[in-house]
Amino acid sequence: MTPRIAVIGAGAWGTALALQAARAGATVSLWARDPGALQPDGCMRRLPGLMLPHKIEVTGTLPTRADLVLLAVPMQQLRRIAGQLTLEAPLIACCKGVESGTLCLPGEVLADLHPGLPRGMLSGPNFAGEVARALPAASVLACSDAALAGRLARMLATASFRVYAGDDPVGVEAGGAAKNVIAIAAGAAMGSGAGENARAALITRGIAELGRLIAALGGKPATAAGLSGVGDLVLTCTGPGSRNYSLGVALGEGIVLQDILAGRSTVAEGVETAPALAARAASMGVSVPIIEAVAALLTGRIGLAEARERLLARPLGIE
Ligand SMILES: NC(=O)c1ccc[n+]([C@@H]2O[C@H](COP(=O)([O-])OP(=O)(O)OC[C@H]3O[C@@H](n4cnc5c(N)ncnc54)[C@H](O)[C@@H]3O)[C@@H](O)[C@H]2O)c1
Ligand SMILES: O=P(O)(O)OC[C@H](O)CO
Repeated sequence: MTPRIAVIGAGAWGTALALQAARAGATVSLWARDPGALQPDGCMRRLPGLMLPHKIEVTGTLPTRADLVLLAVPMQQLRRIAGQLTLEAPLIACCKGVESGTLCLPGEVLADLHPGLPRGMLSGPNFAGEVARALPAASVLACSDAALAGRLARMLATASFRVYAGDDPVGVEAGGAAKNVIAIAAGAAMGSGAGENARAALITRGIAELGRLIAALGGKPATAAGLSGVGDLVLTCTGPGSRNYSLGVALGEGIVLQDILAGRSTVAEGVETAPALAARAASMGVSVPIIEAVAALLTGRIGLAEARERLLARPLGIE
């Protein structure tokens, strides 16, 4: 039977996932908060130039039936929007971040709201525009039930979009959150002229921070080496198309955060996630100096020079 996939959130990623799900043969609905998201030319506002096939239903009504729900809303909106769902289906978070205030990862938000429903996370090195255009890409869909992850991954996969199944959702969620923060650091290094060596060091030590976070959260540290860890860190810390990296570059060039944000309508998850992830790490006694430095920089507690100084002055350890 043809699976029904409901995508919640019609930003760039929700739109790309709807296109991908349709390509994989599913019946697809795409929930948009704003009816103007579907433009008169048949393209979605966040992915101009890509016509949505008619078989994707764009709707302002949340789904009541589906075989799989993909939640592609901004992290800080996940609780409010997922809380309105009444259907019974596996809920897969596709947003990358940590909730401010509660310090919850996406799966923890979903567990609070819908404790009886299967849940998981889809994440990987995936720029929406490339996935939407069916350029080759890979991602991981992780659930604590590996067999379920495999079934859901097959619903979404095509020859151009390889969806691996994973059994470490918390490790995948931590990777999605951390890479956005490390990408801001990498961008700031490049924007301030610190150079390629500095960026490579930040990526590598960022992976070390992610491994410690995953272990403390009860996940599998090896997940840090996978698509949702190294894969997404490399993409986001080097791809000029990354919102988080480019925000870091602008900070490195001396532009004030408020001015950067005022010129954007898209979400850079690292901005709100950095302080939340730093606080979550502190609550578990995990050392995450790069994430802490980015949080302190974004919240105005230190400037760029002090952030750099702090990281370079740390005691030399054993790798
Ligand atoms: N864009 C990508 O390449 C990409 C890839 C993988 C994962 N993601 C993740 O997907 C999530 C969504 O990002 P995106 O790029 O699709 O977003 P986007 O920047 O394209 O658009 C933001 C979306 O958020 C919605 N929105 C804004 N304020 C809202 C509110 N108050 N309530 C409800 N909805 C609101 C907007 O309507 C829009 O649909 C993020 O967590 C992001 O990290 C994005
Ligand atoms: O543009 P960014 O920084 O939000 O990154 C988009 C995706 O998460 C890359 O995998």
